[in-house]
Amino acid sequence: MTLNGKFYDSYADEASCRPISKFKLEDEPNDPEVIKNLILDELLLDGNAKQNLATFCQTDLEKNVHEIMDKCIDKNMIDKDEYPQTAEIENRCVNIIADLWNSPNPTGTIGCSTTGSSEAAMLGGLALKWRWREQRKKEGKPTDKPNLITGPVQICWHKFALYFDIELREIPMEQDRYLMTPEEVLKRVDENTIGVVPTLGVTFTLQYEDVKSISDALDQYQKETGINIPIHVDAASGGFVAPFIQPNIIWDFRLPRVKSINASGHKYGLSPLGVGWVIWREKEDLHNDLVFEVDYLGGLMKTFTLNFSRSAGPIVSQYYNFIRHGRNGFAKIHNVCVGHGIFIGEQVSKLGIFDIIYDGKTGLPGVAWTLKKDAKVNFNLYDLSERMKIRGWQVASYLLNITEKNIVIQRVLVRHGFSRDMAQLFIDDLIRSIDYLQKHPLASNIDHADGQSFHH
Ligand SMILES: Cc1ncc(COP(=O)(O)O)c(C=O)c1O
Ligand SMILES: NCCCC(=O)O
Repeated sequence: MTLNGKFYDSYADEASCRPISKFKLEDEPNDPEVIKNLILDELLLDGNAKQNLATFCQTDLEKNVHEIMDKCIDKNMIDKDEYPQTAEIENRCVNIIADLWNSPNPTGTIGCSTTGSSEAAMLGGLALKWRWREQRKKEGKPTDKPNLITGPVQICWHKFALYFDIELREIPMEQDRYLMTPEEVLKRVDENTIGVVPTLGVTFTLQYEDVKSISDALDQYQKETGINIPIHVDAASGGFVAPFIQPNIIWDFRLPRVKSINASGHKYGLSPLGVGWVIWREKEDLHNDLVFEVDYLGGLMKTFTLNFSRSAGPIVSQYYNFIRHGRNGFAKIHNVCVGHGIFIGEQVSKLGIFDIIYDGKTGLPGVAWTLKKDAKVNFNLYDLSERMKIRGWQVASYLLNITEKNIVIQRVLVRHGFSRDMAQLFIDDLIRSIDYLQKHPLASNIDHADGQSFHH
């Protein structure tokens, strides 16, 4: 709105006195300040990211990261000739991560940044497929039935299998076993298995699958059958937790059978959304066919990602975090988060109506629980999640697909930017919500079909 020909107020402007376009581009422009305010107002309807206890992703970014992201907003990380220093920084991150994961040749191996772990996982999976197919061709054997063995995996592996024509042999959860085990793997491997994918930080229960036991079992299998099956570790979350606070867990390139690993920088790598990493044990573990050379960016450049253009900001932020925190900084941050997760688990357990599925001590910082079978309550975990939103808490409740009997569990992830005070406030609100739901029984309970649960 103008007054005496000068702009004077966003909310008196005509653009804020009518709906803004939602389905087509209007003919005339609008005042940028007004539109910015209207859009930011609309975003107030989103949850508060810091109270999003369902996400694995980093939601507390310090001001220096904001400054780096802003300064890199115009840099396309794929333009390695135009921005050689950014390319160098990405390479340094690959070296740092390869060393962190104990590659035998951290400065000589190969890896790259990706949009996240989904892309990184698929690149790892493709390398497994190419390696298997080349070996089968050398042996003069058919290559039409590749399969992949996983435990209860994140949706990206189902996408990978569908997109790239791989039979996914996912080991289902059972009453007394939620994770992949060597025995269950050996039931499913054969000469067409391109690889086995243990997860370090299972999406559903936050636990680590036992990579070393699976590797040992595949070593024995190879001795008995001559079939050499590699491992790709999906360390989307655990890849930036275990090295710092659980060094005795052997899950990475210390196991020769582990040929590639993915992790999300934007989860426990403490970096802003939009960065994942995939690292191969050695350069030879990524088939040359999968590496493309492009020269239309001003110079010959290698690329082997699914995505091309991407902001350099998250990559540079990742490097900043590595240098700013160091191993001891990451360890301090994640150990504190583990402590908050264990505290929440202990307080939840004291309420007497929950069974703790994961207590926060051996996997990711967080906790997961289910309602006791004999809990005398008139709500379910979906109702509880819904009630907690009144105070801004986003707590994931979802179905665990367990053979013969599904159960609903609730999960809290603890990430940098959370405190013991916040943990206590969460518990206080959990108790308030339980009391409220007990006093005010719902006419009907929410269920999985209502779409109130979290789908990731
Ligand atoms: C085990 C696991 N793998 C892969 C992914 C996908 O990661 P991103 O969201 O970075 O693509 C996730 C996300 O939760 C995950 O937990
Ligand atoms: N892999 C990430 C799923 C979504 C999230 O944690 O926010």
